[in-house]
Amino acid sequence: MANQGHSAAEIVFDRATKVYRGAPGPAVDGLSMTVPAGEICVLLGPSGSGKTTALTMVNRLVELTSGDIRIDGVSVGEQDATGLRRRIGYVIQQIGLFPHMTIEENVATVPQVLGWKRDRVRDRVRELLDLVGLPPREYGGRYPAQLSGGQRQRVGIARALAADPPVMLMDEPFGALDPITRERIQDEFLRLHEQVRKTTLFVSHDMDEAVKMGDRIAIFREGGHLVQYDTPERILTAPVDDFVARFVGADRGLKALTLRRLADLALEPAGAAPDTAPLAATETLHTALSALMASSADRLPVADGDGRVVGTVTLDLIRAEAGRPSPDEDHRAEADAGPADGEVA
Ligand SMILES: Nc1ncnc2c1ncn2[C@@H]1O[C@H](COP(=O)(O)OP(=O)(O)OP(=O)(O)O)[C@@H](O)[C@H]1O
Repeated sequence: MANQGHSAAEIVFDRATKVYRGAPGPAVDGLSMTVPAGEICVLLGPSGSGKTTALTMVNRLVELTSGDIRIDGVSVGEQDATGLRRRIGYVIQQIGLFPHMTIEENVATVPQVLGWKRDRVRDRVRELLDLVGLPPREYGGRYPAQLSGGQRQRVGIARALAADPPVMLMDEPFGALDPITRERIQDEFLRLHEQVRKTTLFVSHDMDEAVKMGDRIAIFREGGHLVQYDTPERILTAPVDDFVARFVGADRGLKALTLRRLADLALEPAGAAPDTAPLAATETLHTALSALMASSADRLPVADGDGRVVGTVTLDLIRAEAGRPSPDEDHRAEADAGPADGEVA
């Protein structure tokens, strides 16, 4: 890999295909997409649609049948598989921590294998435990059995980041956690990602998680077909076909409101609303809708950062945004949805 150190790498899937031996058809069929360096791409789709296979072709736990995957321009097939895996962080649902090793020793595994000097390993491990919210003084000497599930998952993330890999692969990393812990660790991971900006492929079953975590979402359907690869906002507001629309769910209008801000709207003129406390233009349409309902008003003033009223938001404007729009024809993914039910397994 050309790029190591504090960096991220572009990942290019180039007609990547996997046919398992004896299988009637491909698990991943001609997957082409580019994940820009530093972004989080969520792979979403029903059970068996090839998400895990697509992910594990990147670190060669599964070998490609045809096509190619390149990390910063270098084909994974040209790289020694063991070395490749050491340079790619990998986090799975049931994180496999070594039970007889302390948390510090677990996180130190890959840097030690890579032959880092002792002081450097120790500093790195402490920095990472701090970063994932487990102060090393308190947690470093514990064993995995002495942590909660959420804490173990954070150790898994720290371990995957230990050698500063340019790429992170995460396969339903928070799937086994209760909803509250899950939400917290999602937030923590996003904060962490702001700091370390690794290119991250993230498998999920959950549309809400995908919208929250993804810079882009790749939606797969049975047979390992990529149906739509787009920003969360585009997936929610312009699903490419019925399959995506049904997968996204009936409340997609509401979800879309959490992505748009008042500043993005063509507001009605200032002065058209009652003289009440204004909403900040940085608020989401979802928040604005709640405020409108709470105040039983059909319009509220909107203010800029200096508190100056710049316009008026109305219920009709928000309603129009929530209802917008239907699938657009001018889209790069061609798809034929078939009778799939879009159920999330
Ligand atoms: N080792 C294997 N040998 C043969 N077939 C496999 C193997 N692994 C997966 N498959 C098949 O490949 C297809 C895609 O599986 P994959 O695990 O990639 O899907 P997925 O979208 O990650 O599913 P899930 O959400 O249920 O984990 C499925 O039909 C599956 O049965």
